[in-house]
Amino acid sequence: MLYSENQDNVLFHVLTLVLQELSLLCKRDVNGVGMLYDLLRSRWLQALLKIYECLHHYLGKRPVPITVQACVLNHEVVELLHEAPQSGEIKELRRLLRAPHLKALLSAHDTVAQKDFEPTLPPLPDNIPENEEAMRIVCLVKNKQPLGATIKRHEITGDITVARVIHGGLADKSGLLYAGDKLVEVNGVPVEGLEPEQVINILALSEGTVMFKLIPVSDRPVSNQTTLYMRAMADYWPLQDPAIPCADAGLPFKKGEILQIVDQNDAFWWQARRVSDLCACAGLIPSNHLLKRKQREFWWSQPSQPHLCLKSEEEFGESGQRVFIAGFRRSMRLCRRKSRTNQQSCCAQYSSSSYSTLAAPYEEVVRYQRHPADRNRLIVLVGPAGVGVNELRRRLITSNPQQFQSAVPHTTRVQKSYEMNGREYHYVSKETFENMVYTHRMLEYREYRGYLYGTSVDAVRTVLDEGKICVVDLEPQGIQVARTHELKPYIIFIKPSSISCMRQSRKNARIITDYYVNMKFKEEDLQEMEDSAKKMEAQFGQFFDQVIVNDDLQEASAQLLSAVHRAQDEPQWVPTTWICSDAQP
Ligand SMILES: Nc1ncnc2c1ncn2[C@@H]1O[C@H](COP(=O)(O)OP(=O)(O)OP(=O)(O)O)[C@@H](O)[C@H]1O
Repeated sequence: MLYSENQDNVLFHVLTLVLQELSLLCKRDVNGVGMLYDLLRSRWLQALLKIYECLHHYLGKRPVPITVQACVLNHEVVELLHEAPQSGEIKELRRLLRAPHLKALLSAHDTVAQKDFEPTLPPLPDNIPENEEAMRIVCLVKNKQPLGATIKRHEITGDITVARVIHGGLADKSGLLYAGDKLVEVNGVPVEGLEPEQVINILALSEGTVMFKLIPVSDRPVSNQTTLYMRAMADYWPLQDPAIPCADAGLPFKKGEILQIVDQNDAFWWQARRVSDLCACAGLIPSNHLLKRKQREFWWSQPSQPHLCLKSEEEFGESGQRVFIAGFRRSMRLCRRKSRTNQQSCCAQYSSSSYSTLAAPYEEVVRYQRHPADRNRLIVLVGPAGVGVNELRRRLITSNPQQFQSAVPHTTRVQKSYEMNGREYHYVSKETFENMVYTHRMLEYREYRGYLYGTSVDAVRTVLDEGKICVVDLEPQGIQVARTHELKPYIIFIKPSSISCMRQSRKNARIITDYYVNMKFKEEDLQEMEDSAKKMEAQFGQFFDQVIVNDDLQEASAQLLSAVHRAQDEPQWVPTTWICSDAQP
């Protein structure tokens, strides 16, 4: 036999003999022998044969250890060295071979070498009929984890097929099951006529090895998916969704969470992971289209949503301070109580409605790191009235007025004698103000006592152009107006602590309003703050980049400072449209 596992260089040996024979024939000058002799002697043929011999040598060899008893071998070597002449080198070698770390390493090697990591698979059934060549037998070893595949019944043929294979799951990793494969048997049980739930039951009861007999799908789907990242703009609970094909395979998520979308092949059900848990197996989530439809259905099934009446204000200036901080936030609680009796309008007017939130269940995002030469990101503080937004903003700005500044608001009211145009407010005519509103140059605005007040994009831009960090506070409805490619706002939600904590921390705090000064926080104020915070989180939580609980003022101020720096200096998820060079605001 020419080719045998334990006969090395056999081919070479034979070739040498042939060449010897030919050389004799050459001398006798037989026709064509010279050419054959040259061919067999050529270097390229010799090289090819050498490669062949090498490959053949390793054919069928598995990368197993040379010995499974390295410890014994080591011991024997040490003993032999003991008998050898005791030169310095021999002594050193003996010391090395007896060192505990080497012994531990060899012991670990032996343990691994003796283990059989191949699962023991059951023998193939020997009664497979001849007409079943197209079938495939797939054995998967389950280690308590789910199989990572869903099945469905074909509406017309009634066949049970693999509906989808979940990315990162057992079936996916095996590379043996594909969407569209038709199941014939599961663990020897024919699935014909069974409901998908019955098949799932068979699978659920099986432990260890699961054997599928299946007819492979003829056109295996080619995966040309690119990985996308989406911010969830709504909550989703698969266990409460009767429409999900397999609730256990669903991925629950909360608004604001960033999801890695790994499969969008299905128009209705995508596969995704949370970026906070990328090692996990993917789960099913409703596609953009499907979630939008669900949101609409939910929206219309709800009783009409009351419009959030937030606050009105009067001018606000802290001229007594060394650092002048412009802004017009002022507590609404007492204003509102008074306004109810006076029938004053206190509804804010905004250019975007909250319904537009519902229009986008997901927002595509990318990781963005501000370049040091770029303008700073706008910092937006949001929170219920009285929670301490002003206090925290004031503390931040006074801590470093060279770095932090607020935007000077615009107003149509008359300038007071002690005020300076461009310091407390920009004083403009009603026509100019309205023109700014119509041309979308106001982040937010409102009317109070017949005058208009608002924060303009221009005022923010002025601060940013000076290389400073602009810090504004907005009503939550203003967030979407501020979310532009140009301003790239970082939204920080200031959240009240629990009512019991606030009873303590707000003991000496005072509500600042136009009607009463030095008003202490009452129980109903704290309750109102908590309710308002809950509503804000429920409606706008998806936009919050950071949440700071304002319990201890010092601590909250420190958290705000580090959040503001993080926003400027560390990578953050932002909408893809902010980064595209041709993006529109
Ligand atoms: N963590 C805190 N502990 C104690 N007092 C606080 C804390 N945060 C804020 N305060 C105090 O609560 C009062 C209201 O705070 P602030 O005016 O900043 O609220 P606001 O959120 O801006 O609300 P508004 O818009 O109603 O003015 C102030 O007297 C402030 O000093």
